[in-house]
Amino acid sequence: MLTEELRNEAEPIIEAIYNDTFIQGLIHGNIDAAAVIHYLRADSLYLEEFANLYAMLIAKSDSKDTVKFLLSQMEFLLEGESEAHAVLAQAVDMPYEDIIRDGAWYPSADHYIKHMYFNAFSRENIAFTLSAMAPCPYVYRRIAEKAMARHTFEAGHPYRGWFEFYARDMDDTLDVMLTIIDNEAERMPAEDMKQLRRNFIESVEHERRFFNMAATKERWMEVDVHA
Ligand SMILES: Cc1ncc(CO)c(N)n1
Repeated sequence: MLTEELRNEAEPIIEAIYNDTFIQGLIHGNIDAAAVIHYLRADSLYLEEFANLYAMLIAKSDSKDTVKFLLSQMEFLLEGESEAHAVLAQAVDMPYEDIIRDGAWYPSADHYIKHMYFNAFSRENIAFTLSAMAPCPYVYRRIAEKAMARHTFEAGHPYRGWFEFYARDMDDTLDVMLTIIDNEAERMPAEDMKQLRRNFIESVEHERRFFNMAATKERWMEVDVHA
C-alpha cells in the first residue's frame, strides 16, 4: 500500500522533528515563550487555509461519503483544534486572541500552504491535495505518540494537554485521508503516483520547517504584510 510505504519513508524525518528544538522544548517544558507565540500566529493562519482547502476539495468530490468526511473535518478543524492551541496559549500566559492578532504567513508556513494550494488549483483528483495534507495529522500524531511513550508527563506539565490532544484525536482524519489516497493511487499512472509520493514527503519536510520557523522566529525581512 502506497501510504504504508510513505509512512515508513517519513519515519526518519519525524524522528528528526522529534529531536529538534521546538518539540524537545515542549517535552521538557522549557521552550522559549516567543517561539510558542510565533508558532500560534502562523498555525492559526495555516489551519484557516486548511479549512479552505477542505472546501475546495468538497467542490471537487462526487462521492457523498467523501463530502461528508470533508465537512466533518472542516468542523473539527474550526472547533476542535482550538483545544490544542488553548493549551499553548495558557502555557505562555497570554489570551489566545491577543496572540494571533499579529500573525503572518512567515516564509516556511507560506511555502507549505502554497504547496497544498498548488495541488488543489492544478489537479482535479483530490488525492493530489490530500497527499500534501495528510502529513499534517500524521506527523503530529506520531510525534505525540513518541512523546507519550518515552516520557511521563506529570499532571501539572504545561504542554501535556497538547501531546494528549494529538495522540488522541487524529485517527479518523488520517484513516479516511490515507484510504482515499491508496484507492486513487491504484488507478493512477506511475507518473502521477510519483507525484503523490513527492507531495507527501515534501509536506513531512514542511512540517519540520514549520516547527523550526517557530523556534527561530523566522520572518520576512523586507515584506511587512501589515503595512
Ligand atoms: C503546521 C501544522 N501541521 C499540522 C498540524 C496538526 O493539525 C497543525 N496544527 N499545524
